[in-house]
Amino acid sequence: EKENIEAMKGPLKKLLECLQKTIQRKDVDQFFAWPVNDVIAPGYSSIILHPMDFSTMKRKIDVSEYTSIEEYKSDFLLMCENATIYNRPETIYYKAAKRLQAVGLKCMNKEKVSILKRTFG
Ligand SMILES: COc1ccc(OC)c(-c2cc(C(C)=O)n3cccnc23)c1
Repeated sequence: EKENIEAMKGPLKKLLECLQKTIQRKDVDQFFAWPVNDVIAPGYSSIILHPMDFSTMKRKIDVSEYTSIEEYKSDFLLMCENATIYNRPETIYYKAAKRLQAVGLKCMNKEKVSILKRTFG
């Protein structure tokens, strides 16, 4: 039973690594590459209680913490939503989050995911 679950995670891991590479390429300013800290964003840790960033998502992929693409997608949406909560609409961060969210959802739409699932087994 455990082996089957482990075996299942191989393909999912490859799929998520491929997805993250594609989506993260769009974050050219690397605003989402690392955790936001209170030095660059005053009060961030008291406003955003569930921070998320690409490096954290990468670590979760590497340790097979995601058991489905849906789990990965919810971390991705959390990351984008945090930026639209903390930052005001006119800021570059808010706009970058909206753009990134649109790109990510296009990559993770139903059709694409089923193709990816077939490709990665
Ligand atoms: C200006 O250069 C950087 C470099 C890294 C950043 O986050 C990892 C950010 C950054 C990223 C964010 C986000 C994503 O909310 N942010 C908010 C306020 C102030 N700075 C940021 C900016």
